[in-house]
Amino acid sequence: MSTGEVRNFPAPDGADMAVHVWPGADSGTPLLCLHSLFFDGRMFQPVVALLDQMLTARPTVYAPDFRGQGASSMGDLRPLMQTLAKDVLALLDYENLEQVHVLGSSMGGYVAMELMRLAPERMSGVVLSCCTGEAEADPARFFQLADRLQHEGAKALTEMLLQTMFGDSFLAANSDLLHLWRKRFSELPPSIAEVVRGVFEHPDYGGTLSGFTKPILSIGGGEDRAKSPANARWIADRASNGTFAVIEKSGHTPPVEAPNVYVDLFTPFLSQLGAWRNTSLAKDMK
Ligand SMILES: O=C(O)CC1=CCC(=O)O1
Repeated sequence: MSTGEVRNFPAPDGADMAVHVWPGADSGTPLLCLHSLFFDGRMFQPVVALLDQMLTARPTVYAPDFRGQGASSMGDLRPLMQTLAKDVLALLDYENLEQVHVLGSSMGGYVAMELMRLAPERMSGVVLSCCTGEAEADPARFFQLADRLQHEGAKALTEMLLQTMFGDSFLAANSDLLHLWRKRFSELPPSIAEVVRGVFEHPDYGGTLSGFTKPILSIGGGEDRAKSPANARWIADRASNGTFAVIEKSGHTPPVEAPNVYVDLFTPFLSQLGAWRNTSLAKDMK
């Protein structure tokens, strides 16, 4: 599976940022993929591989590493969701991307909701998975996790992180992909603690969702231990143009755990909006 080209761009404070880019032959609206906590842009590799199988040509895919994660530096600013959204806008400007379709997985979904407020005109369709639109009900629980990551290190907590981020089906399948992310989680630096704090300080997005007029598909995971399908439904209900779906056999991370079902859900949704306009969807992905 290709990790794409890694390109660099400057954040507004000068922090050095990385983005994985999979150039595509289709000149239509690019896909911007925003990753979850503990992951980086490479979490969308299985999605890109499937799009390559099912489309005669796909648009270019951009998957930035958020500040303090993957190959992006932390810079001088706290990694609050609004700051990460401004970093993403810097990427869009740097790469001359007028408008994008957005896929946001959990933390990536919070950044997408900040973008809805900051620059809705830069977004076309939005696909959110395993997010809540409400402020965190129990942020203290996550601040304790942040303290443990800072003081005990990610290696000691890796199995707990895997249990949170993945559902039973993916864990039981014991795939090479699970082992790859186990290794990457175990190597997370102590600074990941500050990213955890930034994620769980996210605000309530109810007003943002009702004011955003573009279509939103909000997906929940039937095996998600971190967020419930009811959280995903809340988003679709608040959105002025929202649709809700559940992937029963996925935990918190559908792009990694159930990429086939995830891609099958979002491609018809985005193709109605003119995505893949120079391509024909292959009839049969199997
Ligand atoms: O997955 C994320 O990006 C953030 C997250 C981890 C656990 C949770 O509840 O949200």
